[in-house]
Amino acid sequence: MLESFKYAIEGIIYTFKTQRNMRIHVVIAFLVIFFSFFLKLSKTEMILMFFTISLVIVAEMINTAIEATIDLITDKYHELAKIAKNVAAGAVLISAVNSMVVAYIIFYDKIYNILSRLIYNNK
Ligand SMILES: Nc1ncnc2c1ncn2[C@@H]1O[C@H](COP(=O)(O)OP(=O)(O)OP(=O)(O)O)[C@@H](O)[C@H]1O
Repeated sequence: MLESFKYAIEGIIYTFKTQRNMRIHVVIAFLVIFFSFFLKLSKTEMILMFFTISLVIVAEMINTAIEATIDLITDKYHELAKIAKNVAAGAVLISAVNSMVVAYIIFYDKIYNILSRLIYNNK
């Protein structure tokens, strides 16, 4: 069990080291988690936030695994290789768009209220 845990961690580190998008996802995820502590999220909002972050990261890792598999199979142009990579990239795109929609729904009102109060208090 420890061995498979070690290999899984290796996979996460590999994706982080080699994929610029993964590094962007992780940085944004940490920023969102950090700021969410100040925004008093409900339990449901917290769950949705962690679920959304996980979805993006998992999609990016599956995309990386598919890219590596295709590159292992062929270094020549192949229509199926193109389809596989494009579909995997499409999955990442959908998860990223979903994360923006969820972030908008959860955070917009809270940030708007804080900014309104700041502006009102400074008047
Ligand atoms: N062997 C191939 N045959 C046909 N088209 C390919 C092949 N390899 C890549 N492509 C096309 O080029 C695109 C980019 O492929 P690549 O492997 O560079 O992925 P990438 O999205 O740039 O990877 P990364 O996420 O690491 O930046 C693919 O989405 C696909 O359309």
